[in-house]
Amino acid sequence: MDVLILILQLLLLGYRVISSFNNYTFHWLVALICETWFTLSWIFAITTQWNPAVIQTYPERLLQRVEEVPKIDLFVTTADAVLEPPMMTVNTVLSLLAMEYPSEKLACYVSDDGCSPLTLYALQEASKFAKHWLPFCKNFNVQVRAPFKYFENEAYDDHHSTQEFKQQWLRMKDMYDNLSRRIEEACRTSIPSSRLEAEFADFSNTKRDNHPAIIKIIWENKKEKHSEGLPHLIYISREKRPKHPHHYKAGAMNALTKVSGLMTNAPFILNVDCDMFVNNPKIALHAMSVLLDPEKGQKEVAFVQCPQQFYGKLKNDPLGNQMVVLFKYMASGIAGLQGPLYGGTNCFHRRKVIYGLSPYEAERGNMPEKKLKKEFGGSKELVNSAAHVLEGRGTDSPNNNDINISKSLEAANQVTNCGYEYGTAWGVQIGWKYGSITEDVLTGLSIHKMGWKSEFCTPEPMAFTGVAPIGLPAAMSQQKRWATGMLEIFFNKNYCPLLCTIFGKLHFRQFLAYMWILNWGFQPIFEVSYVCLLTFCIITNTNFLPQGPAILIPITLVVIHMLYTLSEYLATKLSIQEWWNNQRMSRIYIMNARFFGFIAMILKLLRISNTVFDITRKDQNASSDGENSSDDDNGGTFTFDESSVFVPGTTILLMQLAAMVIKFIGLLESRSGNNNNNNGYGIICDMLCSAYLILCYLPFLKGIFRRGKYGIPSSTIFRSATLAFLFVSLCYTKK
Ligand SMILES: O=c1ccn([C@@H]2O[C@H](COP(=O)(O)OP(=O)(O)O[C@H]3O[C@H](CO)[C@@H](O)[C@H](O)[C@H]3O)[C@@H](O)[C@H]2O)c(=O)[nH]1
Ligand SMILES: [Mn+2]
Repeated sequence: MDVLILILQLLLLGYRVISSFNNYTFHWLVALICETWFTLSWIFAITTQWNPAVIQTYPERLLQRVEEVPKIDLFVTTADAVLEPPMMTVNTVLSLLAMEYPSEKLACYVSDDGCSPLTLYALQEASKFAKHWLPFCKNFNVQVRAPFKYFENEAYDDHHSTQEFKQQWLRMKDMYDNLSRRIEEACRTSIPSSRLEAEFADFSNTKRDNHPAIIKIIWENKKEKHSEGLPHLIYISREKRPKHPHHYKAGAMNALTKVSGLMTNAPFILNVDCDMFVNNPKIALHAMSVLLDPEKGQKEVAFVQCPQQFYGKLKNDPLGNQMVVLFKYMASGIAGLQGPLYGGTNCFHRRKVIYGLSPYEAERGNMPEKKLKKEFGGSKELVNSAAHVLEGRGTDSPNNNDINISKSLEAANQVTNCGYEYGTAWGVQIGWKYGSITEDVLTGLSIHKMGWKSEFCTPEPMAFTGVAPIGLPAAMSQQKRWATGMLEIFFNKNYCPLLCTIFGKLHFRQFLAYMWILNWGFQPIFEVSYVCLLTFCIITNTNFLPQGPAILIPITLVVIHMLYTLSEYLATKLSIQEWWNNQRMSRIYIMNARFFGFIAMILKLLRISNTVFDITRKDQNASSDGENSSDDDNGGTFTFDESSVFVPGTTILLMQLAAMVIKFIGLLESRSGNNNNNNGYGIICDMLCSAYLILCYLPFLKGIFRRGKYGIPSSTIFRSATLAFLFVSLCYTKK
């Protein structure tokens, strides 16, 4: 059916081109340009879906095959103790520490871009709790090892449970409640004063964006204490100064890479955002069975990406950000090409790839120290540890053992200085790449460009789960960031996907897949233009849709397209309501958030303002009872704020309403004898399109009449009304 849709699109384009020879108008041309882009977008989407692939992993076999599993460094990023509550980070960290993997092989590094003593305090408290939590999880084979989720779902008095389990359960629950109470109390008031002077002195006189590097070893798993079995836990807040760009998350990831390189230098890295947690404790083993596969994995696969799935799903996905269908079709489609895009979280990387090694060079023997220094910067210790990785001297080799956590503290401080990376290859050839606020897609692209593949790992139960934004403003700001980030990649001189295909080793169809996602940034211009064109035609009594029998082309196209997308939802066992919600939200995101993302990019290109990574607000509580929220009027979800991001949507809605009114008045007048040269079908189709838009923007329509957070602020309404009025007047001058 996808090809049928493509054929119809091509037919429509053909019709436009041919008919423009004798009937050329400006709006015909606009329609042609927009529809050409829609056709291209469709090609990007369907070619990506054609060869879906799923891999099966068998961790038990891995354990038979290898004598010893490799070390993994675990990275967690957090950036704001208010938007990202420390309790959430604590749960992420606990779920990582408790993974089903030898603890002496794991080390967890937490980057705090918020430079908050609360985060450090929370982690310190969590590490004490972890000493009890880890044995509990391992003894009783607990599945969900993020305690908040475990205690929410798991009853202790299951009839299978033994007396010992019940006792332990109650004890753990009590300890966890105690932990969260202490941390939440600290967040509300302050850290207990007895602790403040001693351990937290480093935080005095610091500001979020102006402070020296603060690195704390919260827990070191010394060999002699081995029996405690708690992986290393390190807190890092890299240095920040107002005049130094810190490159947002990419900068944080590189700080983690450098510090972990000094301390444990594991050959593999798992990175997780603070809003995700491990849901399948065996996931590291699953990922390793792909990465250590001697046939393909070791030679070709750079990273293993697990899907981003969410818990506390709002019923019928009113905000259209669960991306279930998208993951099912697009992600498994890309998995059949060069491999999934890097999604920024839930991903296992090879350190040597992060250090710039291509699949054609298994190792880079005897690199001159001078060259390494130029790339990795002035720290001798870091250069040594990088040489280990690049020269393929396994990191468990004797030389690597003199790496000692506490001894590396000084070097760690040096490499997290904000000037350290100047003139080096960090962010350019090595590490997480700078230049886009969607550093994830950019970094993944740079890896695919070298010729590496990636794999998608989807074990049962799902590997990770986390929170999706609650509330429209948060979802909008996320979508806006993504759109801008995608455009930044397109305009990046090293990593524009087209150049990566021509000059690099990015496969052609993988290039199309990248174009599909980069299109998030371009699509808004075409959709907004198309909507303006539609409104213009209704008001001025002209048409942009084909006349006569050719009108059947767009009608069939729309109907088949709707049926096609609907069938995908039904095949995924989702409801029609969910399908509609997602359709509607795509329109809203594209014309509002992504449109603003596009504008942010233009401002950047014009050097008027730079792009900013706005952190998404995370609401743990709101989402966990999401299942019960009423969806009849989406009252709980469609919240608005003062942001201008709601102006385009409100304007478009008002434009449609105005167009409808004008049309009806026009129809009445024509009945009473005035001339009207429009053909009947044309009117109906135009009006149907307009009605479809009004339906999409129904939440906005309700918002206009509501007050408080469920209402659109009057300043937004005023600005939109002015814009809509200007547009309508403009139409009249052209009439
Ligand atoms: O200056 C910053 C900004 C953000 N973060 C961290 O980046 C992560 C992602 O931020 P979030 O606000 O949750 O953004 P999302 O839109 O949910 O993130 C998606 O999109 C990002 C790119 O825009 C990717 O990096 C993420 O992995 C992906 O989940 C969080 O752990 C933040 O703490 C930092 O460490 N430093
Ligand atoms: Mn997130």
